[in-house]
Amino acid sequence: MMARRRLDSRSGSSALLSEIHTRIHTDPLDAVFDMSNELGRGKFAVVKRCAEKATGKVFAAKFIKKRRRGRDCRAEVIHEIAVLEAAKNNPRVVNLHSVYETDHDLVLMLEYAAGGEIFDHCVSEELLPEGQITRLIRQMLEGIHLLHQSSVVHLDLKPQNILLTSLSPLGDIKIVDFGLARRLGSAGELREILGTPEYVAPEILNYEPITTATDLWSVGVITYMLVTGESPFAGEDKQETFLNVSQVNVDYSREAFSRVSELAVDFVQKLLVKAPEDRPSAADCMTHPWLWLHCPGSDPIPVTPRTPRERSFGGKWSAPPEDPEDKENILDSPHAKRFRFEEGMSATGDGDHLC
Ligand SMILES: Nc1ncnc2c1ncn2[C@@H]1O[C@H](COP(=O)(O)OP(=O)(O)OP(=O)(O)O)[C@@H](O)[C@H]1O
Repeated sequence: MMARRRLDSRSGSSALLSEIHTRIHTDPLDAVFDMSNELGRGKFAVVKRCAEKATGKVFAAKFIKKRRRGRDCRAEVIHEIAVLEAAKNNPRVVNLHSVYETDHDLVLMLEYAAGGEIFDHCVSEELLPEGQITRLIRQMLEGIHLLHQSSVVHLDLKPQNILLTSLSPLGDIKIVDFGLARRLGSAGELREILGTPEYVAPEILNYEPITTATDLWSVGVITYMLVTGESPFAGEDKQETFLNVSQVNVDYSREAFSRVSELAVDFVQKLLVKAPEDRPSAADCMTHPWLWLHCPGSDPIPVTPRTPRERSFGGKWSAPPEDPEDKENILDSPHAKRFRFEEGMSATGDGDHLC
């Protein structure tokens, strides 16, 4: 079982969103919902499956502690709600249905993702077929691209926070856990120490500015895990893990990548680079030929030499540049058309209909 440790959080509350539109209900929960089994838990939250008595609709109830280590953390939960509200039109982000408050918790009634964590597919003896992996990664990139367009960075993307709508057939992804997410751009540079050691990006370890590129590092780690079944930086202990991250010490051997095409190695290598400004953005990633390898009728486009314009935006906490040339390049490529198309479609999860 892989570690789920966290770095000590030194996250300041300066960058937290404080305005929400969702009404906070105070009705006794057991009058409205039938609670059932636990779906998962983190340090300060427990998630339980539940059904609304009046409608029978199933939700995932995330009980988040208002007090942590003797400190009032209500503002942090309000922030998580505000980020979910900001992402409510993002089809790859779990939907927030309603919010309840009890003596000790704020309870987020979330869309239930019945297929569990993609983490289970990273540690299983039987890894997913390459075509399914690329389909899930395209969906992840779509969700991240939309978040980044609204200047939100997730900062805690890991296989435990990417859920599936169904298991058999394999459904679509839903991104969860926006507790560490931040909005870029408003209050100058954001530097925080947070995350889980084996998934954390080098710039976080070095207390350097956070940009949208930090999430793209995580996409590299998650992809590596899905295709190899190994965590790329996990060491014997925390120190070794941090050293592996800061030296970008990754095993790209043919042995590790035996189950997938060589293009997969190229995709991961482009993301797991130390300098955030040298990582591709989510939109750039969507044009990588590996992601379209299993789509019938798709001619993989060559990976062109990278220009500064092709790199991730960020660094100045600003939204992506409104460069008409950029838009043209992103939206008018055959791949981008598919990207747009996919936004409105529900993938079947069937091996024959991966795209
Ligand atoms: N909407 C959902 N549907 C199904 N399961 C869920 C849902 N939301 C969360 N879970 C399960 O509960 C786990 C914990 O949820 P979440 O990551 O939001 O909690 P957390 O306390 O913020 O976690 P951490 O401390 O690791 O950041 C998830 O990894 C997942 O397994």
